[in-house]
Amino acid sequence: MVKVKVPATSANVGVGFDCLGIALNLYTYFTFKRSDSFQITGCEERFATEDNLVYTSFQKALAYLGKDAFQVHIHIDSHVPVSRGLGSSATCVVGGVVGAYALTNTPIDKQEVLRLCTEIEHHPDNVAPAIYGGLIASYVDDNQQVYHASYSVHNQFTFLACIPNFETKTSDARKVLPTQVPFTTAVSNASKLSLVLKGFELGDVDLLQATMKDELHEPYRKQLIFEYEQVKKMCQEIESACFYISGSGSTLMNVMCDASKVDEIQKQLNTLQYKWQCIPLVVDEQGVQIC
Ligand SMILES: Nc1ncnc2c1ncn2[C@@H]1O[C@H](COP(=O)(O)OP(=O)(O)OP(=O)(O)O)[C@@H](O)[C@H]1O
Ligand SMILES: N[C@@H](CCO)C(=O)O
Repeated sequence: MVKVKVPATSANVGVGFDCLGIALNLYTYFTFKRSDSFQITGCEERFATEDNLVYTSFQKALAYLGKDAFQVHIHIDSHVPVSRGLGSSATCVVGGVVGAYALTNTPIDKQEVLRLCTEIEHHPDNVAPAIYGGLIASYVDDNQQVYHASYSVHNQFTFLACIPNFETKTSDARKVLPTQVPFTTAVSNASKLSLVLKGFELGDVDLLQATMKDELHEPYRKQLIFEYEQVKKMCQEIESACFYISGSGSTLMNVMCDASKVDEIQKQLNTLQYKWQCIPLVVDEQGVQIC
């Protein structure tokens, strides 16, 4: 039997669409046990089938490793809410792939795991930090080679995940995006991305406030997130170093220096309709672990 622990991830981090993500200290635990027949427990009924992303990722990894397929009992203990922009699908992909390595006693090569997980998830920005931990930039070239680099985050920051009671499916949130943007928009976003990385490293709140202004996805996606404007305003009035849509939403991420303001923000959000729940998180530096 093996147990795999995978962190939640907040992708894009605003201006890093499809290339930046950060691992946070909220986890899903996957237990894998060889079995006579397929069995999955611990997840919602709608996911308890052979289409389950953990199971399909597990089987793909076995095939990739050249191992004969075999049946497993998978138990999922998840603290990462589904389709809320906190990388629940990436936890399943990374958990399934690493579970296959571990259960077949295959040494983990994280770069190989990253390539396989990116192939399954289609973009690297959640799976890369879920594997390596920390704030990670990533890029997939035309040959499907995945490059990644790690950036530091000043320890003064708390990532306050403001999670509503509705889902936003990534597939739906990608449909509202433009297929092309003006050249000036691309230049503007790339400029801000490089400075946001420096702002996180130095703990430079002024720099973050000036540059955390995405133009590639947030203007289109905010209409999918009920009460976006109210939540942003409430956070900014109380305490906010910067604010962005986590992944493809629906979670809104308020990055704070003063964590003592969490209760005040929660109290304000309680006046809204969509039952926003605030979870203060910090950076997970480890990435996936075999427990
Ligand atoms: N605990 C779970 N058990 C089984 N399947 C899950 C679980 N959590 C997530 N999934 C799978 O991941 C899908 C959600 O992926 P989706 O990309 O919509 O959201 P997300 O990964 O939470 O958000 P984002 O990619 O924006 O961070 C579900 O439809 C399901 O297939
Ligand atoms: N980069 C992805 C993250 C969500 O999976 C998106 O924003 O669609």
